Amino acid sequence: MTKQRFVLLFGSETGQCKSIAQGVVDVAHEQQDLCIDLFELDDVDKQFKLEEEPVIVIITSSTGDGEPPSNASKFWRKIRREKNPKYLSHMKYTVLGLGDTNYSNFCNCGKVLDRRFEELGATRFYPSNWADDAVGLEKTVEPWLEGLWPEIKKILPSITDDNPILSKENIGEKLEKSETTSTKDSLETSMKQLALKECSTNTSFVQHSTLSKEPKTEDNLKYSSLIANQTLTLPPKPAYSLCVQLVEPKEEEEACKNSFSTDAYVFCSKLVKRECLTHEEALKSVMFIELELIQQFDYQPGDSIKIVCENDEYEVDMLLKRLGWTSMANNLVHIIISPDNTKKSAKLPSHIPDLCTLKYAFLHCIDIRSCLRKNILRLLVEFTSDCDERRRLEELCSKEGSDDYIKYMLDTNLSLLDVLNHFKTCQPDLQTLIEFLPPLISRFYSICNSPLHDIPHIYFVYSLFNFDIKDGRTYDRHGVCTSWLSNLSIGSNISIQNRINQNFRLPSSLDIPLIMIGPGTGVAPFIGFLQHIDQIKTYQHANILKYLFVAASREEDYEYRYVQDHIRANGKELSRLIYDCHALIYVCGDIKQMSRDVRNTIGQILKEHSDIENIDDYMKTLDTSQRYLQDIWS
Ligand SMILES: Cc1cc2nc3c(=O)[nH]c(=O)nc-3n(C[C@H](O)[C@H](O)[C@H](O)COP(=O)(O)O)c2cc1C
Repeated sequence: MTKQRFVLLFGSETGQCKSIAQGVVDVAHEQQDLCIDLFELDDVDKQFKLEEEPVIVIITSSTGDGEPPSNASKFWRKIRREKNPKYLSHMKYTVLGLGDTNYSNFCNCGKVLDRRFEELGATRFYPSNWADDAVGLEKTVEPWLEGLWPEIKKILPSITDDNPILSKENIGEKLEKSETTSTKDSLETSMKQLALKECSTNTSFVQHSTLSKEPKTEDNLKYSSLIANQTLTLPPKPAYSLCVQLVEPKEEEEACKNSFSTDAYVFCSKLVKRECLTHEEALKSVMFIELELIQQFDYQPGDSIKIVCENDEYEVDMLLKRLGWTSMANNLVHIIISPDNTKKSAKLPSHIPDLCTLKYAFLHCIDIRSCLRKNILRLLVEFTSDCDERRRLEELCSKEGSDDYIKYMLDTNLSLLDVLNHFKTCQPDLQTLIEFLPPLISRFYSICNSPLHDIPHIYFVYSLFNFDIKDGRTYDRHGVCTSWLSNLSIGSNISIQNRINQNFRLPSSLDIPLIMIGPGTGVAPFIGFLQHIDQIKTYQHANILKYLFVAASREEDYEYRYVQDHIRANGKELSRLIYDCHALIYVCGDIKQMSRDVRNTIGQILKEHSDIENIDDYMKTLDTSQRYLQDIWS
């Protein structure tokens, strides 16, 4: 028997594209009878060669200001440098871009790759598409994937022994057989261990019409009446590639457990000052942090730092307790690639050290806060004994339950522990959590000082958000990194990394007017800008900051509640600065609403006060000439 295969490439900064790509592999194997080789884009010329691949599907996000994610930059450079207009003429391709319309370069990486493939002679066999995080990725991702299967099957060549290029990867049948076996085996073992109650296991298209589905408003996560009687379309169960065990540490291991290999790009700093900048009654506390640099660390105004943070210890303890693993917290996590694994892309997780305890893995390495992806929910079904709970978990990960998933899980910021608290009979095993929960990633903060002003220190600010017990959340919490920073003792070491923000820099000439828009903590990089200019202009002194307009969104009677109000009120002068004096516009702050509103308002004032004919084109020119510069975050 022959099996059709293709290569799926992903570029991902924070894991969304990776998770979608892994989901695609699972669907391909289990529902579509196709074989996929999954690689990171930067595996080019190591794991795959573009010259040899007839069909490629790309899933990639954008980061920075429309730049490729870090595991796609080599691929990006390679493809941009290529001169031969027929280089990819043997290839059929399509691209799924992930992005966020709050950024002005929406899905730029996906769009540039899409265009470049076409320029190099490749044929798009299925329309590329762009998913928007601002409105929910799934709105685009799910229909796009559904449409992909029939189209790709039409064009895929079969792997046969007489097709040398294709048969070199002839792993189709083997892969299908052993992946299904390994998944089945590991799940069967876990199911036995857990002695689950008997429930229906027909999970692909399940109808549980006998379940009572009275809507209970107090727990919307668990009960739904709208899709209670529908047949569900479930994602396939992801295949496992790892074996994870807990072992008692030997004596010699005691000394070196939890040791991380030092990452060349991680620098050491010390927390020397923390101060609350807001008054006691403020709705949201804003904190100021000062770090002393222990190692040399080059930065410029406009850069951010990444803080390597930890999960909240109390939350980790509660989670281990809920899972019944408290007594094993100090045992070592032993991870190997499963002997049954046949996934070509299988790797040991780089975010978990070779020798660490269970507690360390949950405290430092694994993201236990972000919303559970549908592939994990799909696996949780297998570890849940109560029939109603199983059905609801199936609903939440099904195509039909997409709205509920967004409303009750994504929008409410439910964590793993929240879900386990709701679904009381769900008892996942360690292998599932280690293999499928995403890595805990460092958090970005804009640096708010200039190295010219204070070389051995870095300052930054953050808001402390409170996620209290409501909307399905089962315990009080703050953001992961902000609460960790807020509880850390003064004098503690903090690992940091630089996030160079090449697109958010002061111009070389300080004679150009600068318009800086930074609501809330968005003001941070501008303090660094002003300090920098101040140092440079020490001898000129005055006129560094010509105007300062302050908006106060929580003061009801105040005329200027939002930065847009000031932009509108000063529309004429701002238009003159932008249009006649070629001012640079810097916008920094929270992504929600602000960046789009500011951009629209600037468009409106230019329309009103200048003779620009096509404002959209003019705004695009501001982007391409790097005069509209953004540093925004979610
Ligand atoms: C620091 C940062 C910069 C981003 N820049 C852009 C951008 O320029 N254009 C865009 O469309 N999306 C941008 N995004 C949004 C991401 O592309 C989007 O959230 C995507 O779903 C992330 O996928 P990933 O987890 O696979 O990297 C940015 C996100 C972050 C955190």
